[in-house]
Amino acid sequence: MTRLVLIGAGGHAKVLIELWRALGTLELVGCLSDAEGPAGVLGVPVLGGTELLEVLRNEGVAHACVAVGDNGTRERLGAQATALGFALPAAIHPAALVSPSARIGAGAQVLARALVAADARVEGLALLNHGAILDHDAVLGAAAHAAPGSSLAGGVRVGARALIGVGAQVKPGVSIGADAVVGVGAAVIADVPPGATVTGVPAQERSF
Ligand SMILES: CC(=O)SCCNC(=O)CCNC(=O)[C@H](O)C(C)(C)COP(=O)(O)OP(=O)(O)OC[C@H]1O[C@@H](n2cnc3c(N)ncnc32)[C@H](O)[C@@H]1OP(=O)(O)O
Repeated sequence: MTRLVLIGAGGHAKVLIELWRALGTLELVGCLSDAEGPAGVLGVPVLGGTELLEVLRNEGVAHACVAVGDNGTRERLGAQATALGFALPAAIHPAALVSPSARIGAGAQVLARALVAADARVEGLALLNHGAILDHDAVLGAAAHAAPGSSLAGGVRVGARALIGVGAQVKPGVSIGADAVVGVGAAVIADVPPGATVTGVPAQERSF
C-alpha cells in the first residue's frame, strides 16, 4: 500500500489520522513534529522532527499530509515537502459531500460533513473543516481555513491563508482578503480587506 507521512502531531493530526484510516487507501508510516510532545498519536508513532522528511523521502515514502491547523505553518511545511519531492494528496473524508464539478487542490483537506457545491474550488493546502459549507462557485484560497460549521455562500472568495472562524456566515459574492480573520459567529455582509480582523453581526473591522 502507498505510504504517507503525517507532518504534525497535535489535535489536527488526530483528525487526519482518523480520516486516512477511514479511507483505507494509504499506510501511515508516522508523524513528524518539531514540538515537544508524546511518542505517539492515536497509535501512530512520532518519528522525530521535520528534518526526517528528507530521510523518509530517500527511503521511498512518496506522500505527505500537513496536519497543522495554523495556516501559515501549513503553507510553509507543504512547500517544504513539495520541494523534497513528496506528493500531497487531497484528504477528503468519505462522509464529506463533494460535487462532481468541484475542484480540490493538492494537500487540501475536506473533513467529515463538509460540503463543496457545484463549481466551487478548494485550493491547495486549504482546510474545509467539519460541517463547513463552500457553496456553488465559491473559492477557498490556498492554505485558507473555513472552521467547523462556517458557511461560505455562493460565489464567496476567500484569500490565501485567511481564517473563517467557527460558525461564521458569509453573504453571497463577498470577498475576504488574504490573511484576514473572521471571528467566531460573525456575519460578514461586505468585503473584508487583506489582513483585517472582523467580528460580530454584522461583522465589523476591529483591531486586536
Ligand atoms: C477544530 C477547531 O477548533 S478550528 C478553530 C478555528 N478557530 C476559530 O474559529 C477562532 C477564530 N478566532 C476568534 O474568533 C478570535 O476570538 C478573534 C481572532 C476574533 C480574537 O482573538 P483574540 O485577539 O485572542 O481576542 P480576545 O479573546 O482577547 O478578545 C478581545 C476582544 O474581542 C472580543 N471578541 C473576541 N472574539 C470575538 C468574536 N468572535 N465576536 C465578537 N467579539 C469577539 C472579546 O469579547 C474581547 O472584547 P473586549 O475587548 O470588549 O473585552
